Amino acid sequence: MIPAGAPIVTAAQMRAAEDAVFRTGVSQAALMERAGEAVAREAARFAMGRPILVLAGPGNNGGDAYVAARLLHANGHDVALVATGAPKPGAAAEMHARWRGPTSSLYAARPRPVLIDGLFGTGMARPLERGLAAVFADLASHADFTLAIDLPSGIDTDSGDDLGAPRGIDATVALGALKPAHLIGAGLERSGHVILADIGIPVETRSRTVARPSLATPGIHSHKYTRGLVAVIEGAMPGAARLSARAAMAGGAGYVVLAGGEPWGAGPDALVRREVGTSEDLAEFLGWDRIDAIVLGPGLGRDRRAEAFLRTAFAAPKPLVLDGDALSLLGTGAARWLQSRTAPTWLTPHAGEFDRMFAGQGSKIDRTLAAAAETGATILHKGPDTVIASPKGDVRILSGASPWLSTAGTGDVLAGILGAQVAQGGKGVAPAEAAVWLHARAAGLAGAAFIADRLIDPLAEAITECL
Ligand SMILES: NC(=O)C1=CN([C@@H]2O[C@H](COP(=O)(O)OP(=O)(O)OC[C@H]3O[C@@H](n4cnc5c(N)ncnc54)[C@H](OP(=O)(O)O)[C@@H]3O)[C@@H](O)[C@H]2O)[C@H](O)CC1
Ligand SMILES: [K+]
Repeated sequence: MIPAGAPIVTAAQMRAAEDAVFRTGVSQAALMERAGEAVAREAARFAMGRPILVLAGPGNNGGDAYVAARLLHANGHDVALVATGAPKPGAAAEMHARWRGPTSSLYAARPRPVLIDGLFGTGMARPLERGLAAVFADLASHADFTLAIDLPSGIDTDSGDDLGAPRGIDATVALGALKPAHLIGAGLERSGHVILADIGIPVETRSRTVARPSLATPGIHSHKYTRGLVAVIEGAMPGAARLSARAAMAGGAGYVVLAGGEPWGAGPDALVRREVGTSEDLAEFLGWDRIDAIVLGPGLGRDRRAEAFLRTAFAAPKPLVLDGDALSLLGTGAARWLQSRTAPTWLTPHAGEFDRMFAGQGSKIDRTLAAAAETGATILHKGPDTVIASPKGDVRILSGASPWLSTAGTGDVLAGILGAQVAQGGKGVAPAEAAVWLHARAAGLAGAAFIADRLIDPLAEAITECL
């Protein structure tokens, strides 16, 4: 469970936010007390009276652990505390001094039903030493419930890379703001249920988790054209484009046209069809001023006609969603191709398509931001951690969507929903955020073991929840 619409900051941004609070006269110790209090509150909720083992590391993450141990003990919990060694001077040492119980060595610790991980947080700078990682993993494997303070120890804060964190952490209390490690890479899997604790640190960030969109009921003067017309271009595999077209219809568009060589396949009667055999036909059709958004790529194929259709769609001064085969045709030339665009563009690559299109270093967030800046397009980088980035530097992340989305065609559905949101005037990350939320919610409503076609019907309920 990931908090919606929550701020996401890197370790450096968090430190800067903490420093700003210190400049107002709030001490590190006071902040640590608030952090420890938040941890103790959540730990008490989950412990349900069972014996607790607290692990304290050398820094301020350990400092939070000392506070939590003291407060839990003061509230009658059976608390044992073990440490990696003496805490660093300052607030952590002060909090250790306030802990009245024994401090034993971590390496002599015996498992207990509830484990609190206060080893490392945003100061994680290198892989866990093997002995420490082994002891931590053993204690976590024997615990009924493991709670991590701020971050699972052994996960890189900004990239989510695995630095030796054990599996089996049930929940993480994120202090002040979410970090990328709660949402991407190994961190998504190791953090468990993420609880965001407000400890009075205002943060400035353009990165947030995806929130439920606020959608509008059509006005009394609405008609099919005012609610957005989406043109979905069909190619070698017509079923994919039909899925996109149906998703655009169910995703809120007022009018959807499926255009291609043989657009007459199965589908709702309300789906308008337009035969375009050549790129000249397509150019003439895309010149229709009623078209508000174009979706190209699902089932397009990669033959010469597909490339001609891609060039034609590029030349159209209309908002354009590129998915699937269109992304494969762009390949590493995406930035060059996109420079010619005058209207806004959205790309919806999955990890494989993204890696083929963009080199890039760093975290999934960094790489997606770089691709957006390079291409001038908004990038919807799909995965269990879907990262959306705009050329302006806005980031939205949705993690933890239904794993049942890992089936053919769900990307075609997402492209269609995005087309509908774009056709209604969405700019930058907003339509992508709405589309990702609706797509994930439809998957949640569809339950288990669904096929992509089953995502279309629940969209109406998902949209209703946004009104
Ligand atoms: N966000 C907030 O508002 C608050 C956060 N707090 C807590 O503070 C930690 C961050 O504390 P910090 O002291 O900066 O770092 P850590 O406690 O995560 O790490 C401590 C030191 O450990 C060393 N280190 C790093 N990686 C390893 C490793 N793999 N093995 C051994 N040691 C490691 C490193 O020091 P070095 O000098 O050895 O590099 C770290 O500095 C944050 O996560 C919150 O829990 C505040 O308490 C309250 C407000
Ligand atoms: K931790």
